[in-house]
Amino acid sequence: MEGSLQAIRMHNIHRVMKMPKRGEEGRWGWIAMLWAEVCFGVYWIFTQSLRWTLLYHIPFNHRLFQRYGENKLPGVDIFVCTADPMLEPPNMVINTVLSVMCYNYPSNKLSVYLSDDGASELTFYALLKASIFSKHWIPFCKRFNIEPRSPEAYFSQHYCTIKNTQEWSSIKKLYEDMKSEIELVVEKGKLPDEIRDQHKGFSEWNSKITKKDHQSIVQIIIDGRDTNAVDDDGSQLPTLVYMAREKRPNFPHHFKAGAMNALIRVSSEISNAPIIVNLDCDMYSNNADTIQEALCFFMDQKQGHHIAYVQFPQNFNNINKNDLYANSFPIEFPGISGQGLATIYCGTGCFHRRESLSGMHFKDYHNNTTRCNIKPNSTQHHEIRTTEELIEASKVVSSCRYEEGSEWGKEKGLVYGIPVEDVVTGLVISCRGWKSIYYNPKREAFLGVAPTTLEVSLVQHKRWGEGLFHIFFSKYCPFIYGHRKISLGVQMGYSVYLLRAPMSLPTLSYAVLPAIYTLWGIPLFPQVTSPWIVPFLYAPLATYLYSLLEAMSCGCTIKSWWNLQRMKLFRRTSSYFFGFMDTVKIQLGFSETKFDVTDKVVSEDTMKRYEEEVVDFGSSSSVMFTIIATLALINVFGVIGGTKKVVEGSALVLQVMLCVWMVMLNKVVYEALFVRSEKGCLPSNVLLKSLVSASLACFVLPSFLS
Ligand SMILES: O=c1ccn([C@@H]2O[C@H](COP(=O)(O)OP(=O)(O)O[C@H]3O[C@H](CO)[C@@H](O)[C@H](O)[C@H]3O)[C@@H](O)[C@H]2O)c(=O)[nH]1
Ligand SMILES: [Mn+2]
Repeated sequence: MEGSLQAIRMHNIHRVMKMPKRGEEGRWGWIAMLWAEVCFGVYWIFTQSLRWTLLYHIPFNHRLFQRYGENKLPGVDIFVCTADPMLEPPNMVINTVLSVMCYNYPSNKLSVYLSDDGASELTFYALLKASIFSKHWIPFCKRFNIEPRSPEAYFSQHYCTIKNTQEWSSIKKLYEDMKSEIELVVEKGKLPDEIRDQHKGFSEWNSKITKKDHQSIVQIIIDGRDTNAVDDDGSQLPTLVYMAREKRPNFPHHFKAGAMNALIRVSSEISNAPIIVNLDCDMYSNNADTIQEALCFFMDQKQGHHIAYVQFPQNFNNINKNDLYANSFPIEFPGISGQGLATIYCGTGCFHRRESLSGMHFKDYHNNTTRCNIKPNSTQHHEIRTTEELIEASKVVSSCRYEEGSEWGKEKGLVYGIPVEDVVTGLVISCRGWKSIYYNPKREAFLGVAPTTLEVSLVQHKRWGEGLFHIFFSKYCPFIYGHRKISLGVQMGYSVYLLRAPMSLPTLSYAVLPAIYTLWGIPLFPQVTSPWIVPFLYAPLATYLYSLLEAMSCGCTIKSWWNLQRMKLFRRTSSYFFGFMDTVKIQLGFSETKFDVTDKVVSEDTMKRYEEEVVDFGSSSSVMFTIIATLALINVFGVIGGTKKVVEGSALVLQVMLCVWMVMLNKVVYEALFVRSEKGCLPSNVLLKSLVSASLACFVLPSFLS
């Protein structure tokens, strides 16, 4: 660390000392490089906060039942969010729902809520089907203690693992029949009338309902209190609720944050469990004991009462061997948790204490309750109401008007107005005096779907980059809002994420200027013979070597480290750059916050490329790709022009080396532009646009400036 600090300092001293004077060639380039290096230096110092203390936890979940017995365990409400039946197929959604209905936890204490922002009768239909299938599936899972308990995942991973092959085949057939019935209906896009007559719930849908304009729909599909709601073995089923909160064109709905807040209120009417679990619709449970593990933190006698949430990592079940799009991020979360038990809330795979999620400050909670205080059930008012009454009450609290003039989205529930509602909400909860835990168990607790094309991945990172920077700009900036509430280490740790978008600017200067100045013949770095070369070599080498070792210590392959370096470049120069521009536009009032839902459907063609680890540009002419391709071409020009100049004896060696590094990272771009021709390549209009822009930047611009 000392060495790196020293290198950063030497960098900057050299830049200032050797800066071309006013009127001399290359002064602006030097100023831009100095500015970029100062940014990198400060950012690097921030990233160190994530590496000071790494914190790991081990719960002893078998002791939980011993100590508390079943009766004293708290109720758990599980929220699953979905938004669009086309991007998030109902079959995937119900697999997640089914997996969480099967936890090794008393069913009468478990309630599962599906929020459907797509307000789709197809999703509702699928959920009805799932409720019927669950009567066979839950006892099957528990009897044979199988994992994972998402039927799709289970059947695709296993060939009959149990002794009773007949039982196995019959449950598999039941699942497959259900799946194909659902797929058939989804394909048609419309429900046949005979199905519609089967359940009164369908009467909520008429021809006027659209995704963005409809009344609140709440259906209690299984009421856990109903003594007839039992599975094949006669055991009680968990409660299962479908909710599509009211949406009207002139009311903002606040995307996922709005859905979550409606879920908090609806569930408080129906089951009001003290613990809430929050899942994206693609994140199925991969471990039936996860609830017990998470409860160990909340029910710990010393610290438990202080814990607001327990975050599990976001793992994926479709990462290819070398993690082509760098979707897994194993290193940094334990780091931020080490800085005073504050961890980042990622919006999925997270267990919350109801009070903290609803807005209570820790000190108010602490003053009102005794230690380790999770009551088995909170209020019992739901027990005396009929199912119909619960539904009516739920519709009221999930209506648009309910939030008007209220504190929801500000002081209560998830925070509105920022597309990464999760991170900002976690930050606010920490600032209210709560602690939080990051827990990464050996067997992954949840598995979701990671993007399988470059475009989807870049769009997702654009939303994150924009949302995170938006937090920095808002009143929730950790250094201001968190002043004296969270430690400096946590503030810095958050900033590493929040500042990704503006860090795109120094990265862009480093990706463009050296190549252009090479063509121009102006050195931006010291000569190879000068002693000043040492810090300029040390800083990148140390950084890359360190990150390589870090990745390898987490079990990554060298190739996946290389993929990560490439993705970092792509994200910073495209996603984060656009995220930055959009934040600025939003701040100036030219644009509104939006949430592009990540597509979770993969075509066969795409899947093949993904498995072969071929970068998929999806023949898309997105502007992001034009930027990526332009940078790639500028650096090729830099290498060609620069090598000639170096041979002629000019002092551009380091600069040309930088261009070579860029060219190596961009290999896949050249292939997609010039070699490949299938659907995953880059189309000719991207080639044309990027050729024109790169030539302008390299050959026309310099002659203008000189
Ligand atoms: O209006 C909306 C938009 C999205 N969602 C749901 O939000 C979840 C996350 O959306 P997705 O498109 O999968 O985004 P990701 O980028 O994969 O999500 C990550 O980042 C989001 C914030 O940007 C968090 O909300 C997520 O929990 C986190 O997994 C999904 O279940 C959606 O169905 C809604 O319920 N309503
Ligand atoms: Mn997702």
